[in-house]
Amino acid sequence: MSEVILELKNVCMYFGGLKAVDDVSFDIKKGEIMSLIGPNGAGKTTIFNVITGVYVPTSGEIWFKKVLLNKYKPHQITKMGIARTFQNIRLFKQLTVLENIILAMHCRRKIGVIQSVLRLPGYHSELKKVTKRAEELLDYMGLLGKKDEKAENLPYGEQRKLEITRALATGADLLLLDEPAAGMNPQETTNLMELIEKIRNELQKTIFLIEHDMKLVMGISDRIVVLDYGKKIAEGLPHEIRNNKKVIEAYLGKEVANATA
Ligand SMILES: Nc1ncnc2c1ncn2[C@@H]1O[C@H](COP(=O)(O)OP(=O)(O)OP(=O)(O)O)[C@@H](O)[C@H]1O
Repeated sequence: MSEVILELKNVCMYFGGLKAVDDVSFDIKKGEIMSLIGPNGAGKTTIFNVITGVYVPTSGEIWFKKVLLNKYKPHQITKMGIARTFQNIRLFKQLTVLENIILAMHCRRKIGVIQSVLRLPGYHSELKKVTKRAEELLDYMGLLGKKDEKAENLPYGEQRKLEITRALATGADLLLLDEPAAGMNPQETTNLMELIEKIRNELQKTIFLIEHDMKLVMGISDRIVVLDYGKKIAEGLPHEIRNNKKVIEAYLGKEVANATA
């Protein structure tokens, strides 16, 4: 059994009286592809937000590589090795593809702000190194040919790919992908599935994703966690989740579940 990289213990996140996340516990093993699914408003994005430090959980604990994350700020959590993409693509649209990657690498750069502004010795050699690394990463992701294009001019599927490349560029071990297939056509979704598996298999990354596309979820997940109204209602292998009565009820309504039982 491989080691646990992320663990949520009895995590709650309340907004006033609304229990967006209610006593949720699960763990993710190193190298796993884990999916988080559930109806709209189930609390999926809120889980990502408490893991990445956007919100401090109301109660419970979040452990990453044996460090308690609860009180860390988002930029500190990125440095520790968790990177994320967003439901609505967040790129620097006016900057080039290459510049987007170089900026994402800044948290690992040895060069300080003063050195950058004053162009002190070390700046040029460091920039050269970072540019080379960014180009290698773009090549790996099949985007090198687009490096000088403005991010906003890329087709939608490639913008999503660029977001994932940016997450990788931070050097993270754990990638949180929020609806990576949203807005993609079936061919783009199939390509994305292959890419996510390649990143896990070849780069040994751990992937935690939120997704509504069941073909993607069932096709690539090692395990799946299901939320409904902030509570975890199921956790297991894809075939277990597909046949889980509570999950079918949450998605399709009790009547349909009873009719198909
Ligand atoms: N900052 C906030 N303040 C108040 N309520 C919030 C806040 N963020 C989320 N919520 C509420 O918490 C609940 C869970 O929202 P969340 O966005 O986590 O759901 P989700 O499962 O990601 O939904 P979707 O699939 O539609 O993206 C919703 O009722 C939402 O309105």
